[in-house]
Amino acid sequence: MSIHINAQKGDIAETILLPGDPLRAKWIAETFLDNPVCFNEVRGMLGFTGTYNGNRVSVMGSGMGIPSINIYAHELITEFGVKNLIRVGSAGSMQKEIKIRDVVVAMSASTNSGLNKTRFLGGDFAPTASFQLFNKAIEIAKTKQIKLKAGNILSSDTFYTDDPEEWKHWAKFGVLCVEMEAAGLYTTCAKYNVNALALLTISDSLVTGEVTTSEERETTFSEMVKIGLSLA
Ligand SMILES: O=P(O)(O)O[C@H]1O[C@H](CO)[C@@H](O)[C@H]1O
Ligand SMILES: O=c1cc[nH]c(=O)[nH]1
Repeated sequence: MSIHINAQKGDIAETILLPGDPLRAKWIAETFLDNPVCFNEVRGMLGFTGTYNGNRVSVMGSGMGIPSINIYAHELITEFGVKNLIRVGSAGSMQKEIKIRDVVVAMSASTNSGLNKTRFLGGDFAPTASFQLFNKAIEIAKTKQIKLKAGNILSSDTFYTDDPEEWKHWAKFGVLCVEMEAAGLYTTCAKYNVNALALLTISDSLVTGEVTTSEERETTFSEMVKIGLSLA
């Protein structure tokens, strides 16, 4: 049992999927897992363990933003021995060729968060995906005939920015899309030498202004989830 997760040792699998939304975690468990068992209800951050294609796997909400995912990643790694942490999230496209419902795999995660500036005494740490999980995700996507876009993404500390044009600067440097957690997850996993990957489905486009509904964000995005679960 840890401060934010009231599970027992052994309740959580070595591989866990981390959507921001705990209701997406419930939907994933109920839709894709065999014999899912709920291991956490603290703060409503639902977590489940079951099997997918015979492999033991867990799924739990991570909350929104880097501080939230860092709390859960820290406890999952240090208290429950989790080795593969895979974010499955929504993101806003910054490039016209990245369309609504496309799946993006984050090779690296830039950030406007001050977290690593403080930690690395003003230096720039480069939060990077696990090469092993990244490669495996690419192979799985090929066999499932799912097209993946791969590259650098932005983990932002703000959803509602003061300057609505701010994203264009990141876009100019080839950043594919914006979400709010991957840079934190990649950094925490690097600290403990475990594997991290972020798979993202485009829920809206900053380029065209298109959006998906919150219901769609909770209960769709199956392609990304199937890739994530196949990594177990
Ligand atoms: O859909 P999730 O996984 O929550 O991800 C995105 O959605 C939230 C903002 O609406 C942030 O957490 C952002 O990273
Ligand atoms: O953080 C996020 C998530 C989805 N869409 C955005 O524009 N930002």
